[in-house]
Amino acid sequence: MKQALTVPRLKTMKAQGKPIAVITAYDHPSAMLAEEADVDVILVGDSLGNVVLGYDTTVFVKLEDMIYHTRSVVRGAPRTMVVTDMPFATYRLGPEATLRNAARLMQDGGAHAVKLEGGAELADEIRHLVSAGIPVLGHLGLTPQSVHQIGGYKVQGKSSAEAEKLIEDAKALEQAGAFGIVLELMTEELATEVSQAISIPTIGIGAGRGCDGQVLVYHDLLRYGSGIRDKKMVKSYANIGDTVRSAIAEYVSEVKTRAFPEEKHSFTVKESPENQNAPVKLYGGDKQ
Ligand SMILES: Nc1nc(=O)c2c([nH]1)NC[C@@H]1CN(c3ccc(C(=O)N[C@@H](CCC(=O)O)C(=O)O)cc3)CN21
Ligand SMILES: CC(C)C(=O)C(=O)O
Ligand SMILES: [Mg+2]
Repeated sequence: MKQALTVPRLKTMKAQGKPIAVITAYDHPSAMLAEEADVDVILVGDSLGNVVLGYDTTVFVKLEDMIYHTRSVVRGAPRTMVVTDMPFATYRLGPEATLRNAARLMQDGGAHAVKLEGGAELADEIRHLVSAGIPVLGHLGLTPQSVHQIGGYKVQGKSSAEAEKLIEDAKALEQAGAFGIVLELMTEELATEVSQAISIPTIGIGAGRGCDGQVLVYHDLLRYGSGIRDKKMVKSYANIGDTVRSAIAEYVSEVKTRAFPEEKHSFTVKESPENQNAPVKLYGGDKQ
């Protein structure tokens, strides 16, 4: 049976040149399908604010939202490493308060690791989390929680000063004990340079071919409902949105024309006796 990937094993994958496949998931069915498809890591991203909760930015996402969604993901993918985003302003509060919030994601949510957006300025907090046994994934480049400061979702690290700072930040995150770093929306050149400058794996999104792994948002990859699907950095491997819309439209039309339900979907008093007292199977009956 498949075993969840461990943090030490992730680092080995980089050393061995084995690419790491990460996808986001936010609920039980998405996590289950991701695990069945053999992803290495599931990220419960705060992008759930955009693709599941309908907010404009991830700034609105609360710690309770992340806990609630992480619980359902962990139940759906019991044999996969699950990393949860610390949402806006639940870190940078000092090492103790940051640890308290990260611990809630693990104890109440069931996450195996947490992700924080930012660079060298987070070193003390990351060191404290790591010393408490919490694996930390970094996140550099476009950091969507700072969208109001950045002024939009733009490619990062284009100037040489920006690029140098990003490389220094990556080294600082590694020094502080992060087990990997997400590199979001930067030139392929810079992401490759960062990946070569550190020994922990980089997971790219819109960061080109030189990263040690890749991550995509579930709804973008599947073209499912709301997402940023038509962006250059996204590849959609299916068009689930169209499939769902036309299936629901067909259902509506069959209800209106009375084509559904048919006799075979309906019950009579002579219903088959073996079904009469069958025990009810409840999903997740004894699980958390
Ligand atoms: N559905 C979804 N997917 C994501 O990847 C995602 C979210 N939501 N929400 C939170 C952040 C925001 N992200 C974003 C949002 C926009 C771009 C974007 O506009 N990308 C353009 C490049 C822009 C440029 O050229 O400067 C692209 O074409 O890829 C990228 C990442 C990534 N995250
Ligand atoms: C895009 C990934 C890296 C993320 O942070 C998220 O889904 O929230
Ligand atoms: Mg995020």
